[in-house]
Amino acid sequence: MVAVAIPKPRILVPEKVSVDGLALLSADYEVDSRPQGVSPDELLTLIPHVDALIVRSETKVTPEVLAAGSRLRVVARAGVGVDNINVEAATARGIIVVNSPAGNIVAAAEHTVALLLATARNVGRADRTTKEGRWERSKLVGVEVGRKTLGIVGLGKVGMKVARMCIGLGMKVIAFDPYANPDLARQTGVERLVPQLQDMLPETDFMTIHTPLLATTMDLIGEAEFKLMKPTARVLNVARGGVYNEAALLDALNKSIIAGAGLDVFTKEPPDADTPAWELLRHEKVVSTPHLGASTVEAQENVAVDVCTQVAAVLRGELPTSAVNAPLILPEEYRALKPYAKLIERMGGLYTQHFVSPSGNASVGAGHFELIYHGELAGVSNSRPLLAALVRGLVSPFSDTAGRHVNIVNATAVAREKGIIIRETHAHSGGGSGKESSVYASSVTLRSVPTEGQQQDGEKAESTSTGRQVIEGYVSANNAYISRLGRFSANFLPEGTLLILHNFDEPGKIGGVGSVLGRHGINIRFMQVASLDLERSKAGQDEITDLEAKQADQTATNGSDAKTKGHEALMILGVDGDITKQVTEDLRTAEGILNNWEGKSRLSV
Ligand SMILES: NC(=O)c1ccc[n+]([C@@H]2O[C@H](COP(=O)([O-])OP(=O)(O)OC[C@H]3O[C@@H](n4cnc5c(N)ncnc54)[C@H](O)[C@@H]3O)[C@@H](O)[C@H]2O)c1
Ligand SMILES: O=C(O)[C@H](O)COP(=O)(O)O
Repeated sequence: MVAVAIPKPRILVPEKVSVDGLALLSADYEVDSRPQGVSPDELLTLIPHVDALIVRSETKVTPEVLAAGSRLRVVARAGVGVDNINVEAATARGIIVVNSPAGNIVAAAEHTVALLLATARNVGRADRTTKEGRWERSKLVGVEVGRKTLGIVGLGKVGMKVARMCIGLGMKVIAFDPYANPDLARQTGVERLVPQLQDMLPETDFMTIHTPLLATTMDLIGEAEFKLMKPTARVLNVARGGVYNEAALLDALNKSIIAGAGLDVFTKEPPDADTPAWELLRHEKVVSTPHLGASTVEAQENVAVDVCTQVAAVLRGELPTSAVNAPLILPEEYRALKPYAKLIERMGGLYTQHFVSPSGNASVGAGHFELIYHGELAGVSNSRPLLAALVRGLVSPFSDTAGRHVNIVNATAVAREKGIIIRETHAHSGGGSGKESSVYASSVTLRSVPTEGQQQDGEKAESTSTGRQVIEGYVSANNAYISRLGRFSANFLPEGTLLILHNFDEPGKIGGVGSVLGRHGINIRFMQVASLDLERSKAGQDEITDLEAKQADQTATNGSDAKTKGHEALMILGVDGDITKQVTEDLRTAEGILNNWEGKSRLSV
């Protein structure tokens, strides 16, 4: 016997990320950690071979990098800001982007306070001059922060923490954040939320920014804003370079429009020579640090553990806890839906392979569908994982890569691109029409819905692959079962390779098929006969009844001596082995197999 080693998924870490997090991945994944960093060109050569990428703020994850990442399933930001990742391009490719929204809040807030006190008391210059052998006490007289006014722009997680710390230092805190919660601000001790940024500028002795860098926050503070500030004011930035216009800040310091600045972040890091940022780094009135806001042992452990746990979840096919580009779904909600997502994905795969001609046309998967949730499942409030599973199932059979990458992030975009329209129905009462599914607490019906043109032309709807078709299924003990396939009642696990043969339900057929498969060395794992469900049709239990009954009648009249031979049935076989063209040919000519099963018999689900 030959043992085949299955390669572990690969994870690239082109920055220094705490080993406490990476240790969570090393047993199950091949982790390529490069704490010294990689160049943009190196990144482009490494990315096609990895399944996950973990970065901090230095690696630029551009559309080009994402396009080269043909295996890439997740980009993790070991920190909060994702402005170095092109999230839109990742979303379009179904690549999940995760971050750690809370792991470094304390570190960033403490660093802000460190810069606040350092600017107030000239700590940077004092340290530098003493190291140079000078003792310049009179030149380094500072100001106190107690009883002074701190203006905070952006009262989010870091901003709120800074507010608490600075209130503790005896400061009066006012803030500007159009989206802040006024009650929470009041409870924290923030004296006032100002309606406009300009309102607080003349009042502040210190101003600190804690917004993300967005189109709306770029250059938020420029020449006009600095002119409204006190000449004694000092400004801080531990958020993102670019929120203060760097040229305007340099000018305001040079002309003593304001008194000083504490800066951790810059528009380009490290700044290019002879740019305003480069001059700010060297300025007498500036205390600067090289983007150290999150650089504490504790914060790095937090963010690394946070994102490595999420990377492992995504690579296992689960949802992460804080995806930047996926709709929020609670872990318990997701756990409950997982078996149904598997069922619906298989129903989609079965639909495409059984009902749609695999002749290779580009619109495979396209169509209008109704997905009906019965019983308890009808109460589902966040059905995105179920919709994503259906799209994945519908497109996967004839697409090696596109289908594999359909997930909760890009399902809507893929559906739009492929022409798939899904209507959901929450049918609170009862199960599906299949005998088995009605017994279970929850079941699902997938039904193709004729488009307008097809509805006007009933004949056409019957004869094309996009006519009304139905598949029903249910979950029992975490296993997905199909309880109805078109006009036939069934009860089978849609797993592995299936052969579905359309035959007459009469003695001898099983033996004939068994001997064909035996001759070709194909092992039969299970076999069952799915019988025609004419009862349901006669009872008129759903809208497809007439069409199905008509189809059944037609087969009975047209299909050679069908009336004398008995009812049609589906023979469903789970098989192991290579279903070659010769196998299908031999099965086609086996006696009693109806000739309209061609191309619908080999399924991989
Ligand atoms: N220097 C570092 O190492 C470091 C560390 C951690 C966080 N950060 C940065 O700090 C910033 C804040 O992080 P956070 O976790 O507090 O984010 P957050 O999302 O919790 O808070 C941001 C706040 O900004 C507000 N805001 C958005 N646009 C605004 C505008 N135009 N005017 C006023 N307020 C506006 C939002 O309403 C929100 O309350 C981010 O840019 C993050 O990347 C830097
Ligand atoms: O957004 C963040 O989390 C901070 O800017 C930290 O960035 P870093 O991981 O590069 O230190």
